[in-house]
Amino acid sequence: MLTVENLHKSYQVGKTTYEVLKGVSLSVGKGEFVAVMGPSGSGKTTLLNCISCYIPVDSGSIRLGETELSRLDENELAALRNQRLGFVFQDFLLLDGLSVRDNILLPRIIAGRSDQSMEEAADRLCGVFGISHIRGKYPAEISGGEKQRTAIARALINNPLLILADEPTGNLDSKSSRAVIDTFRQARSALGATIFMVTHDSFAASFCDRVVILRDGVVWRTIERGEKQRGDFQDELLDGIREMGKE
Ligand SMILES: Nc1ncnc2c1ncn2[C@@H]1O[C@H](COP(=O)(O)OP(=O)(O)OP(=O)(O)O)[C@@H](O)[C@H]1O
Repeated sequence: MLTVENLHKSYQVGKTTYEVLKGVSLSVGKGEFVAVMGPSGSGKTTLLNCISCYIPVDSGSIRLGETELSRLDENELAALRNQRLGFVFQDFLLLDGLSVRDNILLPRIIAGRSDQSMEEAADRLCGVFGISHIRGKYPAEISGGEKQRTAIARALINNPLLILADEPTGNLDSKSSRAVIDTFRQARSALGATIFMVTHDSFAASFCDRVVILRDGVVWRTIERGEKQRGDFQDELLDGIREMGKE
């Protein structure tokens, strides 16, 4: 599904070049829920932005299915972003002037795919995420949890290959964080969604199949959940992060 190989990315600030990603390799299989953790400045958002095609890479390969992203031109990248990727942001970014249903439909409208089946697809997602009764309401009239579910439904409306989430629980209390993670898990079990999430939150990460820990622009360690209980997996993640701090 997603394969990143030996990815390098640097930023030029004045005359100085800062190398941020120094050969990152990882993969995410179809239907997997994978988190990226790591200290501030380790390159997590940069990695996500490279995969999202928001910033060019210096070298290395990013493949989505059979498509090598570096070979795409601007139009093809825009189409890929609109149609094959779904995005969930920290503050969810719902448009206040649109109803819940129209917010969910927005990527399809942008992609010019406003066919007859679109309302049905939106209604089906509302059903999956328990927001059918608020379809006609506006963001100011719904709860925080309903906003989150609307944003995740919007990320899924184009039936994307991959959902990219940047700190989706970053601003939330633990109850709301849990609701976001439950919605992702539901998206995976009911719709087969593949999710790649950057997070600082070991609780959120402990629901994933695998956690990739970045340090100084490389993958320091990958920890698999396997058959572990969620709490044990979270302890292992916290131990790993502590151990990394000591090295
Ligand atoms: N546009 C940019 N120009 C120059 N340097 C940048 C730019 N964006 C990020 N950086 C630098 O690259 C490094 C990695 O940033 P990045 O945002 O990827 O880290 P992060 O792991 O997501 O951090 P955090 O957890 O704090 O969000 C940091 O040192 C940051 O200052």
